[in-house]
Amino acid sequence: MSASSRSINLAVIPGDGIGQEVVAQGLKVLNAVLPQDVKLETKEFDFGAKRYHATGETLTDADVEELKQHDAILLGAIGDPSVPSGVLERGFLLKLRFLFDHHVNLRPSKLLPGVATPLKGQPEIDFIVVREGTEGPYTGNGGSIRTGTPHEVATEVSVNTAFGVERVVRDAFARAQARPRKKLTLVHKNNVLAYAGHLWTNVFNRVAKEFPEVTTDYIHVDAATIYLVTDPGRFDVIVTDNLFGDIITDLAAAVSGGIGVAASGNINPSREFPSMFEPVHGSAPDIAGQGKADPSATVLSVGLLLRHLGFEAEAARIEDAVSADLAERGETVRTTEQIGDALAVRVAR
Ligand SMILES: NC(=O)C1=CN([C@@H]2O[C@H](COP(=O)(O)OP(=O)(O)OC[C@H]3O[C@@H](n4cnc5c(N)ncnc54)[C@H](O)[C@@H]3O)[C@@H](O)[C@H]2O)C=CC1
Ligand SMILES: CC(C)CC(=O)C(=O)O
Ligand SMILES: [Mg+2]
Repeated sequence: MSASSRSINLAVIPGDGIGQEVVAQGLKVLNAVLPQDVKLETKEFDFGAKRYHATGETLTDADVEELKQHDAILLGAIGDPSVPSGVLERGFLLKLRFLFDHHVNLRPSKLLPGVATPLKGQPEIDFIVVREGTEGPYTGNGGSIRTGTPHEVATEVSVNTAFGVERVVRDAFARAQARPRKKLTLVHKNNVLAYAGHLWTNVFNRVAKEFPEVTTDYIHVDAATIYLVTDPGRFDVIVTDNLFGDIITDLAAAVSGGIGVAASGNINPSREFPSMFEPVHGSAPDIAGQGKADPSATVLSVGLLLRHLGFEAEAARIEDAVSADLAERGETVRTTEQIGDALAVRVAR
């Protein structure tokens, strides 16, 4: 449960595609980093395309009850070309994030020394995105009429509640307050998404009054994509909605070392339900089974998981190991397993 109880009961969901490959390396590093007196119990779950084809199920009530019994969840990725788009993403991944109230989707971006970036020079990049994880346009609030005809009409309504927005905005302010630069940027599109945008802006401005040390600003999401490329150093903490957060964190990954090193946590801050840690990337069918996937994002997600459970020293060892490995690796191409092996050796030192 925590560093003081010295045991971790972990649910492991490798999932689809490269999820299988990167989670194996994440577990290897987890086993290597934990001191001998920490009892690690893992239970693997077969969610994803294989289970869906065998049973037609994505996530049952019984599965949810079983997952609830764990301290945390480690996920690889879900989604496979053999399953219609959205069935697993909605029926498993989003369902679990919503049921376990993972409203803080935490996505750090840090350009580590010696790591290649497509940006000019070696800009300072060290920010976190706090993406709302349970609302926005991802709730499945929509529908289609005259489906499949030339007169089809489809809606996908963005759900934004004052409760949901305030709790994630508060979380982001608290994180900004705890960082040296103490800066929080709201990213939205309040010039056109007026209803949702004004709710976000009003809540943000109201909560800001309680955090006078935090400097704030607002940027429209389209402009934010410019600054993430031209001036990423301007960001410290970003708070944004589910959809914008999904999109800008792939871009943030691309400028700060690549999608193969981007970690995330789906956090339930009240700890009523287990939090889930996973790489930002998906199942990457284009490279699955070839040993090409970089497991660093999953290993760094294991680091976030350990920090969440109170294993701060072990989390720091993982971050240092990935940083040293990336610096040493340079442009050399290594297999998924070779990277996992190297990281396991480093964290055990
Ligand atoms: N959290 C999750 O489980 C997520 C699942 N997905 C699902 O994954 C499937 C594929 O989605 P895509 O849009 O292609 O996104 P993706 O993130 O799987 O792949 C995008 C690109 O990044 C590369 N890439 C991804 N992870 C990498 C790694 N660790 N090392 C090196 N290269 C890596 C891929 O080869 C591909 O070129 C879809 O079914 C999608 O719905 C997508 C994102 C998140
Ligand atoms: C597959 C989506 C449901 C999720 C996604 O792309 C993400 O959380 O980054
Ligand atoms: Mg995404």
